[in-house]
Amino acid sequence: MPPVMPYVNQFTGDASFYPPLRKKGRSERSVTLHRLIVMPENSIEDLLQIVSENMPFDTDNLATAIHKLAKLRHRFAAVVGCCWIDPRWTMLISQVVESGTVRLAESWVMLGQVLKAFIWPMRLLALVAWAVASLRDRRITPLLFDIAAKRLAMGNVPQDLSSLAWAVATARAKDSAAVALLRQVSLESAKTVQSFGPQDLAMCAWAFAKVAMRDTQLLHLFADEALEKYTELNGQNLSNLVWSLATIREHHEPLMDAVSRTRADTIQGLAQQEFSNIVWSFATLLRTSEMLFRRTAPRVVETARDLDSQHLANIAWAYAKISHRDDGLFYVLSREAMESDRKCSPLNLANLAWAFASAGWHGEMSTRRVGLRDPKFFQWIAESAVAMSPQFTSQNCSNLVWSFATLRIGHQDLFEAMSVQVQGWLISNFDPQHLSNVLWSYAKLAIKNLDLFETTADEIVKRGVEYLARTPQNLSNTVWAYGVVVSKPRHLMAALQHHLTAASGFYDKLTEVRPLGKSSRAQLAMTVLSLHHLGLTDIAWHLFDQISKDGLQAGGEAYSYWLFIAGETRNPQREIDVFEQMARTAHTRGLQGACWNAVVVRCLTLGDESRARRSLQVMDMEELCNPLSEVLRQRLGLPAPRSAVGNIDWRRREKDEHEWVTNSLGFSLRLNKIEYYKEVGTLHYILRNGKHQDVPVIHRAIEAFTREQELWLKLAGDEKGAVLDKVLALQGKAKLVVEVGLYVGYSSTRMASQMRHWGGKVISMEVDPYHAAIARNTIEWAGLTDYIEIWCGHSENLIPRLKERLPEKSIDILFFDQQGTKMHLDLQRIVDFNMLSDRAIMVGDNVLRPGAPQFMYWNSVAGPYETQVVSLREYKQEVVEDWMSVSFWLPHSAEAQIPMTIPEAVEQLGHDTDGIRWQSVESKVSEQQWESHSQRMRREFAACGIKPFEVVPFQDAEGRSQV
Ligand SMILES: C[S@@+](CC[C@H](N)C(=O)[O-])C[C@H]1O[C@@H](n2cnc3c(N)ncnc32)[C@H](O)[C@@H]1O
Repeated sequence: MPPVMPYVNQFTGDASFYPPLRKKGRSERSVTLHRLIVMPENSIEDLLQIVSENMPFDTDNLATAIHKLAKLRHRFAAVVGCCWIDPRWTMLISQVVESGTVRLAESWVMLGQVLKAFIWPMRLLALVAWAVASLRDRRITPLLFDIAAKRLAMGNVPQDLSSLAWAVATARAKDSAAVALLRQVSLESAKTVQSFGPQDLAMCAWAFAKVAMRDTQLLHLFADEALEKYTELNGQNLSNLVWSLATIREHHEPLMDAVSRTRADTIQGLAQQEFSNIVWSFATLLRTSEMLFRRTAPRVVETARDLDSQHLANIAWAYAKISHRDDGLFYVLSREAMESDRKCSPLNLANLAWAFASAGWHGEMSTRRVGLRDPKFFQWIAESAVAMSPQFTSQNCSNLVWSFATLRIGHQDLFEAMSVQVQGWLISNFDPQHLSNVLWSYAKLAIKNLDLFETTADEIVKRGVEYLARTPQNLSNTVWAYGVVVSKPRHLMAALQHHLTAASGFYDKLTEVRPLGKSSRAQLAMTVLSLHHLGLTDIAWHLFDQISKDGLQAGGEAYSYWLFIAGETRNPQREIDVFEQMARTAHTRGLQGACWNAVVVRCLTLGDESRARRSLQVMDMEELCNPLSEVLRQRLGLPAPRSAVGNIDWRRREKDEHEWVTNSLGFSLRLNKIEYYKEVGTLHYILRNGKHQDVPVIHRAIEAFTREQELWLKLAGDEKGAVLDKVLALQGKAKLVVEVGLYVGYSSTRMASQMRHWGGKVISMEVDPYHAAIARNTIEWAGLTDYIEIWCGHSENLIPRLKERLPEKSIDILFFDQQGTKMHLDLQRIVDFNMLSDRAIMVGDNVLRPGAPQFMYWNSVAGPYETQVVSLREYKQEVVEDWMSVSFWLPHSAEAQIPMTIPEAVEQLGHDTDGIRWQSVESKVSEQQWESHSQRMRREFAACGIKPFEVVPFQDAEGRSQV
């Protein structure tokens, strides 16, 4: 996204070599004519009139008239057509050629072309070249450029070089004459760069970048020279220089470093265009400079009123791109953009929307974006975009709708207007990337525009899936979108099937770079699930078989979806295949051991003893035998293994072991080099310290792990466990508990160990396949395999299974331990399926911190529940308050008849909650930040009417927590 054209002359806004009046040696008539030509009130028509009445001119007046025309044309571009089709302009140009050039001697004739030499001074040649270039008269620019290139070789000063480069840039030409001229400029500049002034350096660099002439050597020479003369550079020179680097994506660290240290008072003196171009350039080069962006922000705020939309959008884009989140600044930019006197182009709108949707994301290594959700601003963007939808390009449209989808802001008119445009582009300008982005966005917002999906399917089939799948991401986005809206056009499905099973298709491209990176894994995962949704389950397994044949680590998300599909289709062999693949590709021996145990447990449950034996053999060969595998081995009556039986291999990740890495954007990110070390460590403790089939001892082992290792585990231990016990007691003999969030199996075993006595059971949903594998170990070790069903997958996909497999009203206790901002959605579906028993109790964990605003609003303000909360402080987080909610379902109340509605303010709070949640996943959140977040949530909850009755736990005589 280029900034507006940099200017050379601060006052006139264009090239600064306007010819002064030269009197010496000129006739009286010429001087009078000069005055007539430059009169400020002249219009283009007046000037052409002067031309037709007074020609011929001397060379100075010719150049002056041409220059003046170019300037006027520049100023009145919107109202005046092309003056160069006017015969009077042609007269001027012919005279330039006649009086300015002489035919050269025969010896200069090359390749049959008659060459001419320009006999005017270089300064006038450059001037005319710029003017003609600015008027885009391509009849003469090649000739002038050609002549200029030859003249340069005969001698020049830096200003000639920069002026001619500027002329080429103004013509926006990259024909052979323009390229030859720039080559000559480059050659000459390299010889004399030391004599360049700051203005020439900046202008020349700018001009080369403007026509995308990638002369990196020259640009580096200019940048080196600029550093030498750094103190002489003004803001405009600096901004043009960094803009040039950014435009051709070239780094010059010393110069960027110097600019990044620009003092705050210097930034105060920069013109708007200058600081805007500087931040744009830094962002384009992904060069973070916290200091520069921090220092520039107040200047932006101060001058925002005078910034045009393009600069507002560029600045927002730049801050978002380098992840410098400054909510105050974004607020000002948005409010200024909304001012009615500004003209905002589709590109500006798209960039603004993109910036707000991306603000504060954690860079290329992250897939999460929190964004600044500002419904009022997005409403304005949507309305403006609808009004100018025919002017949108497919790229602007794709960025715009992507932003709305990412922030989950729907807007019916906008999406309808854009779908009309998309239908048009489908036929004319079918860009697979933009198209797949658009489809993704519609699906993300659940906009089932089936017409659009069907027309697109026709077009994809017509052009061939290969065309769409130039990058695997286009294909995965598209398949995902069709899967979500459940649109299955037959011819598209057949074409996909063919493409996905063909050699050199999607799989080969996706796995070209091995091991798979984060993005490839995500694409694979979304494709797998979508194929299943589309009824192409066989293809999802085909991809699994390829991964497994190649021994690739597909990533947790894809494994999770395969496990989900195995569960959906009641295909336990496939489930075991997936656990086995996880075992074979896990990065640590501890995790391998846990996954192999899971394989054996499942084989035994399903009666596949021979596979269980084979798996135990592999464990023996790999020296992974552990206390659980030995119990399983004995059950099978197998002899002792050849290798020694050890504990689950575990070591704690130390602080300096890449817990935090800094990515290319300078952001701290959490990178788990030792994957799942806490969970594997818990299992190590359970199997080492916990007695087989003794649940309290197993729980004590888990508690010992957190205490001894001083690590916090996200499970409902201690006081939270006491809340679960209390809820079980209150409910009476609950037959079924549904838990969302199994983790390592603490809460599920705590509940199931009580429920087994009256024949109750737990169904626990878990999206993370490794958590599920580890929990399989815990549950088997606790002897509770028959009382806890593990459903692998995301609750969003698993909840419909409850309806399919269980009678209505069968859930007695619902324990929500997943992402708080999704709890209300899961609840709504469970209620819609009529799955809650009349005396159901619902428990929600972490509803204050990070928080579950929508869920809390519904269960304690507007919905059919009676809710209390238990105020808690967790181990290792004593300072920070959290709540666990307990809600009694009131199926016969009036509220039970109304559909769930959540006010926008509560939705907004939910969005902010996710912000801190992702920050905690990907970066650091200090205890103090958590504390102020908790307090803020309390305040905001109260403001939304969420003021539940609070209970505080206590310790009984034996020191156990009670509620
Ligand atoms: C806080 S832990 C659960 C702790 C567990 N209930 C206990 O107290 O022992 C949350 C778990 O939920 C899983 N999870 C998060 N969102 C989920 C969802 N929507 N569906 C299924 N599992 C989810 C996570 O992978 C994680 O293992």
